[in-house]
Amino acid sequence: MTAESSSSTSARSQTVIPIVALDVPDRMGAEAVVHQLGDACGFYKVGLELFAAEGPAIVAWLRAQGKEVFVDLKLHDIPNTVRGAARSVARHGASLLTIHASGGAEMIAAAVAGAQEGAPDGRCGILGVTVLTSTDSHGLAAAWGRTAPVDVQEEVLRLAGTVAEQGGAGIVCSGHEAAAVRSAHGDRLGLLIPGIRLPGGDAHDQRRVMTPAAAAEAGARWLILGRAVTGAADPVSAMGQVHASLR
Ligand SMILES: O=c1ccn([C@@H]2O[C@H](COP(=O)(O)O)[C@@H](O)[C@H]2O)c(=O)[nH]1
Repeated sequence: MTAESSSSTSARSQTVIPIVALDVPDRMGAEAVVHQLGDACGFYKVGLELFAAEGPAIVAWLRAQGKEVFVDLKLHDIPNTVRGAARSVARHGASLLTIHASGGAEMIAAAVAGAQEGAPDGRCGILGVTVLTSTDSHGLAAAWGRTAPVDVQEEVLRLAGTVAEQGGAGIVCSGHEAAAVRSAHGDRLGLLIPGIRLPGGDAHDQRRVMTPAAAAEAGARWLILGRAVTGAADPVSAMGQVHASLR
């Protein structure tokens, strides 16, 4: 799918928040991005690479800069372990934390309970990752050992239903499924959309990509900007393009 293809259903009734992914090896790399973007970005994603290198201290540093933090650890373990991890991440001041929705209802409920224990004011929302944007119907079929392609939207909707039932704040999906999830769940689930590319941008290892404007139109609440911004020749200008396209 191309970044230009868009949803036919307009669901744009909310402010869309861009989050820049700090997919860098260490704090020095993170500081460089945050200082370069300045006020152009108020919300950052700390993923596996940076969290594994720097731990919770990087979340504390971002909070001290006045930034909101999405901790993208995509937890998937037994309910008791996930509950403890979610509690710890929420205590560090994260606003959003991911778990794999395929971990099942009990695991999702445990994550929601852990986040609530760590941040009793309900500040840390649990997002269920549905089908990674780096895969498609063939990739999903291969992973499941099927010969026929699997319907990605059907799987996203199935997992979204479980996340909603267990009190998750939202899901992670591509822009291509966003309108269908909005139709099924309305504002009840916030949609966080990765795989965002500026028009004509390289998809890299992503399979289900979309432009910021199309994803916003399809119903995104949060957009993840990774290489489209941090890998651009001029990240400040790329971020400016994102803001302009969301206006
Ligand atoms: O389905 C998913 C879930 C998470 N991600 C994360 O978003 C960014 C995307 O980076 P790009 O450079 O814009 O491709 C990355 O941190 C992933 O871990 C995702 O891409 N897809």
